[in-house]
Amino acid sequence: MSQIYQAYLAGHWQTSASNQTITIESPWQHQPLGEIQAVTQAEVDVCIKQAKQAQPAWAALSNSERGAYLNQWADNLLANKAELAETVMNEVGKNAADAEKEIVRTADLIRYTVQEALHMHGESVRGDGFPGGSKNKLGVIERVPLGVVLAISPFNYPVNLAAAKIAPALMAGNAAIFKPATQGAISGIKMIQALAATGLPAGLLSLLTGHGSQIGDYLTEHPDINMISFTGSTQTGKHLSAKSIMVPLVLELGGKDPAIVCSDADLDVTTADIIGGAFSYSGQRCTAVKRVLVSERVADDLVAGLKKQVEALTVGSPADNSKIVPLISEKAADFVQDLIDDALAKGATLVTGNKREGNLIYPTLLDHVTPDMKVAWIEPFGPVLPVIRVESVAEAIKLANQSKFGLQASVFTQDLDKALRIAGGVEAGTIQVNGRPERGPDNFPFLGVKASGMGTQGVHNSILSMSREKLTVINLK
Ligand SMILES: NC(=O)C1=CN([C@@H]2O[C@H](COP(=O)(O)OP(=O)(O)OC[C@H]3O[C@@H](n4cnc5c(N)ncnc54)[C@H](OP(=O)(O)O)[C@@H]3O)[C@@H](O)[C@H]2O)C=CC1
Ligand SMILES: O=C(O)[C@H](O)COP(=O)(O)O
Repeated sequence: MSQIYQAYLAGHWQTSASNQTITIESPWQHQPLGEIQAVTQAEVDVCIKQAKQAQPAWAALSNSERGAYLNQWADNLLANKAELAETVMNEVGKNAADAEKEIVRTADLIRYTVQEALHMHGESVRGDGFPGGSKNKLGVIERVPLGVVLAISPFNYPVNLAAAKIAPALMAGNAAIFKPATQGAISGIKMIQALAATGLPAGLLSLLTGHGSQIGDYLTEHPDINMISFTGSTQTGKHLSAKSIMVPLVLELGGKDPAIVCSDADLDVTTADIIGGAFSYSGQRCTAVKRVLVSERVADDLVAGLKKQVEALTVGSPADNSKIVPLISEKAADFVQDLIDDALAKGATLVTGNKREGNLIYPTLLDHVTPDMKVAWIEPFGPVLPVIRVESVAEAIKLANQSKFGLQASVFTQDLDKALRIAGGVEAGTIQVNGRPERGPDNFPFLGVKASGMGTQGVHNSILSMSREKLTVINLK
């Protein structure tokens, strides 16, 4: 019989009054891992009400007192590292080594968040800086919490991306409501067990499981939610921003990150970075390299090098640390296959790949991809890499910017002036010079522009986005 997991409702692990559960299947073991609760709207109401009540006392604690709970949480995660990593591996099919890295990175992120919050401080200002203003007006600017933060995370980093929202929310003095991705919810539950075990005040945090399509709108539109931090697809993000009214929103969404390869690039470095960037976790990363825009002058050499390395990628079971693992669902694999089929039908060259076993798609490299092909523009979230050959840097920039997305972009060249010129011309949250796109290190700002997001994450910016300035003016005699 599969294990039934309870939801964490206002400080208590509970079975939902809905009497409905959702079965979570492993995307690679193809067997049920357990059942999670489909919580009701009435339970959402109770949890948000309790969060609102618990928040002022939490905010009244000192930063160090709040930090002590979070540091204990990080310790608990590391103490349960093996079990948590195995859960992540089984539930979302991330390979064993990467699943373990996710847990360690999360503990590091939580500890860093505590340290960052301890070192952040307000400021003061005198009125005489403005014409006609008086020195006797002393403005004290403090950062105060927003209230109840709603954290919604995607499947691909079920522990890390959730903690990257919950930790800054709590350190900034907020209560938190956490809605994990359904595929990823068991990992989320185990992560919250580690947090609950710290003795966190009851009600301050709830973990609400259930399909986003059923409870998502209700959560988003709830009048007592004061801020929403969302990571997921552009489609869901847009929907959410249409539903939420006058609530601060941070959205980290999809991407179509280009790797722009100039004719003077170091092809060994470039090839290795593109392979790691495009294919780790089978391309199921928002920051994956999702297209290569390469100078025609070096395209043959680059493609030959990429082919060699793609064919050396291990394919199969996450438990064997395969680089290429089954995708999150059969539907996701159908989506990727459709992009490959469309490109091949329109004349792309299959360099290697295009083999499929159920939801396992072999790493696929396509050359001579042209702008009429879907794979030139659509985010696959899978292991397919299109190569588009360009005549000039100007053409590469133009193609990079024609995408609706703008998360990150990589530029490979040995000419730093040229790299900076290209970086200046590409519309993206981050440009990586001679490196693959990636979110970390987590103290860096992380943001997308255009359809890739709104607002900024990264530890410091997340704390800022989950708090606001409050000005007290002392009118001195
Ligand atoms: N820029 C970034 O930082 C990142 C972006 N992503 C992007 O996320 C996508 C993959 O993740 P995936 O999990 O499939 O994304 P989804 O958008 O499908 O889901 C993300 C979260 O939103 C929830 N959700 C669904 N419908 C609603 C709703 N109406 N209201 C509120 N919440 C809702 C989901 O719940 P449920 O699971 O129950 O449907 C899940 O928790 C890719 O596009 C990827 O690029 C991923 C990671 C990082
Ligand atoms: O979810 C994602 O894909 C990320 O936020 C990217 O993180 P990474 O660059 O560390 O894989």
